[in-house]
Amino acid sequence: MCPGADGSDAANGTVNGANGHANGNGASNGDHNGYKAFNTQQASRPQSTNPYAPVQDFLSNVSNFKIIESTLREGEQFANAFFDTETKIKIAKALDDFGVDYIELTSPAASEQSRKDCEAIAKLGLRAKTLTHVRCNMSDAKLAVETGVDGVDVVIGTSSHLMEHSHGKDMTYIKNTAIEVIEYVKSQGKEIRFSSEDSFRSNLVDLLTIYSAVDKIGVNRVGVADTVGCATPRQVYDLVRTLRGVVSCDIETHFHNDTGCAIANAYCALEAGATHIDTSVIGIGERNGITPLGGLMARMIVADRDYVKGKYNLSKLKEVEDLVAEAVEINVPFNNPITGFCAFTHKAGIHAKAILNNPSTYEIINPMDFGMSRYVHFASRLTGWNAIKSRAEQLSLNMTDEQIKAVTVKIKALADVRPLAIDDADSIIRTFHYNLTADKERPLIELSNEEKKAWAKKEMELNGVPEKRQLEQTADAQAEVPSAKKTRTADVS
Ligand SMILES: CC(=O)SCCNC(=O)CCNC(=O)[C@H](O)C(C)(C)COP(=O)(O)OP(=O)(O)OC[C@H]1O[C@@H](n2cnc3c(N)ncnc32)[C@H](O)[C@@H]1OP(=O)(O)O
Ligand SMILES: O=C(O)CCC(=O)C(=O)O
Ligand SMILES: [Zn+2]
Repeated sequence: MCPGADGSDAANGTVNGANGHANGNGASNGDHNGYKAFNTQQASRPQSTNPYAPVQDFLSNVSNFKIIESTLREGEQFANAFFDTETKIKIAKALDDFGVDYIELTSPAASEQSRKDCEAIAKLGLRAKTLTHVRCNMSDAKLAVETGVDGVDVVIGTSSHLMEHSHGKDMTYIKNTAIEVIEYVKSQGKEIRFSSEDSFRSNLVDLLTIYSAVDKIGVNRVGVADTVGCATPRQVYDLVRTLRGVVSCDIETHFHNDTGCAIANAYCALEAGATHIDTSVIGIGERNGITPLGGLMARMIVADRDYVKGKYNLSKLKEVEDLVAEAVEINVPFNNPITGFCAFTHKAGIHAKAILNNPSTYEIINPMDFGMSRYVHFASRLTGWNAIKSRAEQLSLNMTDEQIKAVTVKIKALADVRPLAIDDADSIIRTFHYNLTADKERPLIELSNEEKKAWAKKEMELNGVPEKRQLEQTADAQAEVPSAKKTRTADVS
């Protein structure tokens, strides 16, 4: 069995087997096994001054932001997405459990089922407010209000690209229609947001004029949208900061990830005074999507851990990501912040040694905050004796430092030939330890049959066998040992 899979090794210390997996019960307290390994050092994780704390600026909302979760709107625009009603309800409830502030739903104008789904989710009585997202015209606005949602997000393109090639309306039409729609939605007792699609390719004077006009008539929020993902953090900062000086209402922001800036842009928007960030789970949306919920949490917890931990149920992140990933038939990417399978895996010996001494050396996020575990990899040629020593301790094998260094050499030698599974490295450690004991006749009672076989094979490989046979064996072993990817998948149990 993979170390850690039965919890024994995890209880023993470093999780040397399972990769950054959620602990299964969502626990996020200091007793989590995967973290106990380091409990002596845990106390020394710097708690006092946070060099990554937000720049002190009276405009900044880095420590006071709200999430408009758009998996059920923007996310439905993801190429692979089809959400039936039951799935939408499951996702809405999971997002509510996580603690998002708003849940945005596809327009009721999109289809009859979309309209019914808005009604169904509006009736769930969630703690989060429900919104639906419609075009800037009266018929969409009326449909939206009739669904019973708490608020309506109205959008219309203001860039020359969209004014010319999408809806064909000019700024005068946009302003007049926006005012009519906003006044109607407000009169129905609903929250209303007005957003300019493609804000970063729009004329600044046009933008400030329309935002100022809707602010004057009491819109709840204005929205800034980087619809094509062209904006840089600096451009975001400049636009939002300028807008902050023009309107008194809240400012929502929406960032596409075409150029990889969606999380950074969201952070800069908050620094500049934005109040709300649009997210979707794993970032799904039109093209390659928008600011991901988990990625935003990663960014924000580094800035203000108390705010993020106090407000959001972070141990539910993996659950909601798995739910959405399954619904849209994708894998959570390996490099996903927080929940990617190797997000808390430490492999190189230099890293492993320092992590074992104090996790804050190479971790800016505490996996425990999200109910996750860290993993110190020791079955590779990049390992070092400190990682092997930790592993030997987990296996309850006493060896001197010199002996540990010697067995490390053996592990590295085999890892030079082919990828090692955890069981391979364990067998080398156990065999080495066994060979140190005085009574060589003692049966290998502590080894399972599988381990004995692996041990015999390793012995042959390490102690030299005729060249041809060795080559054959290596080929056999490679065929048997699962790929690194397979090993990891199997380990996450
Ligand atoms: C950047 C974004 O993600 S915005 C949100 C995108 N979401 C959606 O598109 C929701 C799903 N959409 C749909 O189901 C359909 O597009 C509908 C029901 C909204 C409209 O369908 P259709 O009437 O068949 O029009 P179609 O989709 O071909 O074209 C869009 C129409 O909306 C108009 N339009 C586009 N954007 C806007 C806007 N923001 N405000 C008002 N009208 C708009 C266009 O002028 C066009 O109208 P036209 O047919 O009179 O020229
Ligand atoms: O309504 C908004 O603010 C954003 C709409 C949208 O999805 C976009 O512009 O990419
Ligand atoms: Zn979008």
